[in-house]
Amino acid sequence: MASATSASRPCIEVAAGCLIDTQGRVLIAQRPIGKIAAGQWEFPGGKIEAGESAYEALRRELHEEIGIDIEAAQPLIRIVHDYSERRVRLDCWKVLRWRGEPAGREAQALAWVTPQTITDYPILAADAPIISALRLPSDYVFTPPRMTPASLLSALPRLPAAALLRLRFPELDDHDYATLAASVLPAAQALGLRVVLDRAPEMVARLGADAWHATDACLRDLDERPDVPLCLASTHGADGLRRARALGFDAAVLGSVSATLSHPGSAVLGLSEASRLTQAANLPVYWIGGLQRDQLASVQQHYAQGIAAIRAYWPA
Ligand SMILES: Nc1nc2c([nH]c(=O)n2[C@@H]2O[C@H](COP(=O)(O)OP(=O)(O)OP(=O)(O)O)[C@@H](O)[C@H]2O)c(=O)[nH]1
Ligand SMILES: [Mg+2]
Repeated sequence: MASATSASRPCIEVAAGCLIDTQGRVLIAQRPIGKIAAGQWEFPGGKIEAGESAYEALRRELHEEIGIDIEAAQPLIRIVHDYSERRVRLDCWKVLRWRGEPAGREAQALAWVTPQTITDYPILAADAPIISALRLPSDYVFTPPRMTPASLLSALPRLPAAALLRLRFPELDDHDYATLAASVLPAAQALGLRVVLDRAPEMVARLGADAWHATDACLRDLDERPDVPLCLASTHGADGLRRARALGFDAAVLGSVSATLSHPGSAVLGLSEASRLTQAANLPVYWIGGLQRDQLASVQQHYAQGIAAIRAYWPA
C-alpha cells in the first residue's frame, strides 16, 4: 500500500512556550523516558485538546508540566514539521511573566540557557526556526536614502537596542559602500546593533559584519545559502518565503504589508494575507511597508518576528 503523503497525514497540534527570564535566558525541558523522542530537549508544552485554543492549551500544559501560571505571553512563531513517523504543527509563544517557580512535574530535567548556547543541547528537530526567532530582535532598521555617514553615526544611539541595521545605500558603488560600512561597523556593534550588508556575501566576513541580506532577485538566483552567520531575504509572497526557507535562511522580510511612502505603487499584501503567509512560512518573518513602531505588538499577534522599516526609525 502506498504510504500517506505528508499533506494527507494527520497533524499533531501542539502548543509550546518559551519562558524568558530577566537575564534573557530561556527554559528548556528534557523529554522524559516513556515519551516519544525521550532524552531530547524541547520547549515545555503539549497537545492541544479538542475545543481548546492554542493559548488555553499552553496555559494548561505549562501548569501540568512545570507548575506555573502564565501572566503574560505573546505569539512567537508557528511551524509545521515532518518527522518520518509523525507530523507536528507547533504554535509557539513567548512567556514573559508567570506565577510560581518552574519545576519538572513529570520528572523531566529543566535548564535555563541563552539563545546562543541552546544548541549545545540536543533540541527536537522541529524547533530550529524557534531558536532562530529567539536569537533575532523585533526591530530591523533599514537606512534611508542618501543619508550621510556622519548623520548615520550620530543617529545610531537612538536606534532600538539590539536591532538589526541594514546598510542600504543603493547610490554607492561597492568600493564606497565597503568604506562606509567599515566606518560604521565598530560604532554600531559597540552599541549592540547587528550590521547587515546587502552586497556580495563575502563582504560580510571581510568587514566583520553580522549578517547578509538578499534582495528578492538575488534570492531567486541563489543555489545555496552563503556561508555567513545570519542570512535574511526580501520576499513578496509565498514563493520567496518558500525559497528562503528551503535555502536555510534565518529569517525573511515580507511586504508590502500596507501602502508605503518609500515605495509608492508597490503591490500591497494587506493584513490578512500577510498574516496567513507569515504563519505558513516556517521561519521568522519581519513585516515591512507602511508600519510604525507602535504597531509592533499588534504585528506580533500575527506571529510576525517584528517590523522592518525605514521611516519608522528615523526622524523626518
Ligand atoms: N512540547 C513540545 N513538543 C514539541 C516540540 N517540538 C516538537 O517537535 N514537539 C513535538 O510535539 C509533540 C508534543 O507532544 P507531547 O508528547 O509533549 O504531548 P503532551 O505533553 O500532550 O504529552 P502526552 O501526550 O504524553 O500527554 C511531540 O510529538 C513532540 O515531539 C517542542 O519544542 N515542545
Ligand atoms: Mg509535553
